Amino acid sequence: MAATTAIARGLEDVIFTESSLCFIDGEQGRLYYAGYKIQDLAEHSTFEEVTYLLLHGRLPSKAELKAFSAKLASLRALPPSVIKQIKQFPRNAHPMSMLRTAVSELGMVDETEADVSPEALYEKSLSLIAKFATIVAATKRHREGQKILAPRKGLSHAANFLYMSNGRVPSKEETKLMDVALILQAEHGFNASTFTAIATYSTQTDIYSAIVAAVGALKGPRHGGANEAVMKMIAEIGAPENVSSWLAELQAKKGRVMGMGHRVYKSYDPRAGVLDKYAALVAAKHGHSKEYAILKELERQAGAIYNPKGIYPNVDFYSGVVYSDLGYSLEFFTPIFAVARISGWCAHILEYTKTDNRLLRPDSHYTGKLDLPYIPLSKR
Ligand SMILES: CC(=O)SCCNC(=O)CCNC(=O)[C@H](O)C(C)(C)COP(=O)(O)OP(=O)(O)OC[C@H]1O[C@@H](n2cnc3c(N)ncnc32)[C@H](O)[C@@H]1OP(=O)(O)O
Ligand SMILES: O=C([O-])CC(=O)C(=O)O
Repeated sequence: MAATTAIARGLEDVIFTESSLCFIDGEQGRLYYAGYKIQDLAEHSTFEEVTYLLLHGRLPSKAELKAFSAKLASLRALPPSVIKQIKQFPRNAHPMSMLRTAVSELGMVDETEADVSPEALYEKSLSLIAKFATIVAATKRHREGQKILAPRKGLSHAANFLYMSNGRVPSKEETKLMDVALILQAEHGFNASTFTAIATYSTQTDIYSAIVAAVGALKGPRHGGANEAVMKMIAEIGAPENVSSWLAELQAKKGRVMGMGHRVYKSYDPRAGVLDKYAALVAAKHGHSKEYAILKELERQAGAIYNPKGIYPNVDFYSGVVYSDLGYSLEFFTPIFAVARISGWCAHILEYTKTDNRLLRPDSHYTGKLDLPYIPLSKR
């Protein structure tokens, strides 16, 4: 491409398609799924209902939600080969790597893997959404040396995920907490992992391949992996009184505060506000939470430095405090994100197939040489 064409570094502000799934106002810190405010959905909805909203573009009736929830529940169980494979994973492998591999296996054992008809894609989407929670819970049990549990009848998606993860039926409060976390992370426009899924899917490959690619993209610490990095950062800081010296060191080495900053939000991420509220409740329940106290102090001091540059806490800043309370170690923070974001990935794939489904293929300015003489290997 000609060197005169402007480069959109990081593809910033590049609009490549239309979508009615998600509206983000990065200046005002507003987020909507299919027209509904994220705060309203977090307060009143469930993961099943939000998933229906994303896949269908509207909220379900009572009967539709019941049927949809039952359908998801019927798809939760994993094929035996996937369970067998999980049991053979090295216990210390990262659960995002386990998830990536298990999704690939799911595709391999699906005899209709390559069917990309709209009906098949919808069915495969529901199956993936249902099974992500089962896979992540199974990898948790495997890593902890515990028996892998089958899904239990009569539980919602969030409650069942907690049940399969921890081996006990969760309380109403715990289920609500998980529902909120899953709802907040279910969708966010063309973030790196969703874009990866669409770029992969645009080659007309199968949906499993696109989702494997998305899992890989979500794993990175600049994206979904930031929630795990936040917990490591908290451990490094150690105590609220160390925040100031830690920040000074970070600035000296031009480091980044994990869980802060966002490509789209140049103000407070509304999801961080909701999670802060729940993290505060969790901290209060335990009488005291050093982790939460460190985050609050970090938000205050880092805010004074970075807020003027448009860098504020994002969705990953407070989520770890909530996940820890629900019984998950830090390696599972990003997998929980994936259990939520699978709905957004599938919704975007389904939506993109309704467009002209054009192959995604950006370009670059060529800065190399041309017409170099080829010197045979023996003469180099
Ligand atoms: C679910 C999610 O994916 S939410 C994001 C999760 N990721 C994180 O929390 C990791 C920390 N944050 C970051 O790395 C960034 O804010 C990103 C990658 C998320 C988005 O940043 P971008 O829009 O691509 O901005 P970019 O990386 O170009 O940074 C712009 C400037 O802000 C600074 N900056 C951005 N984020 C931070 C941060 N968290 N701490 C300190 N400085 C930061 C950069 O150092 C850079 O400074 P410079 O211009 O002096 O070099
Ligand atoms: O939108 C983005 O760039 C990152 C993301 O996935 C989110 O914030 O949920």
